[in-house]
Amino acid sequence: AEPVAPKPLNTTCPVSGKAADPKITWVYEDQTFAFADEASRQKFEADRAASLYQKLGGKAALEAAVELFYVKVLADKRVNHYFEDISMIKQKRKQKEFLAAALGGPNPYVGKDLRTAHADLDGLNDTHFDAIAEHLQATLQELKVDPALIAQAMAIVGSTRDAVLNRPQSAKP
Ligand code: HEM
Repeated sequence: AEPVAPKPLNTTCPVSGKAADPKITWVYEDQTFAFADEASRQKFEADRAASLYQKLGGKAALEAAVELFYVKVLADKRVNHYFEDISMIKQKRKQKEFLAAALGGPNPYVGKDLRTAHADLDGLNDTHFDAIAEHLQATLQELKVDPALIAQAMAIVGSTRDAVLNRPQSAKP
């Protein structure tokens, strides 16, 4: 097989924001991360271990979940018309990136903010949001994810409602 060129290392430490030292590294999910100092490296490692993302099974588990999730979404007449002209290859990639970051994955989300992304979807309301959330929950249940972890994931997804529906951020108790 052809040798694969290694990805260039990140030059900014993901923990401290300072310049990363290419000799202080840690590998997570086949990706090498560089840090400014040893304390940052350890913080990053501890954050990964504590993350809901890792508890759910990391990249492979999340990717499988998003694939199954969109099978359900595209079969649902309440919401599938919104995806008629959308490239589902790209949409799945973006949703994987967003959810990974939201659940504590190693890479920051660099896509559009959710308010902008959904601003042009005509008539989008709570019934659509509830349908999408329902499919995500059913997906995680089908994949036999621990109910306590599902509850945590759904709380994070629920916190995006006002942005997705383009409403002012409501005060939450
Ligand atoms: C449950 C919360 C939701 C999350 C976390 C979410 C997440 C996302 C993300 C990350 C993108 C890509 C943004 C980008 O282009 O960079 C996106 C786009 C999109 N979302 Fe959602 N979404 C949610 C709810 C919904 C709902 C309720 C609908 C409609 C039923 C919807 C329909 C769409 C469509 C059609 C796009 C593509 C827009 C375009 O490319 O022009 N989403 N969403």
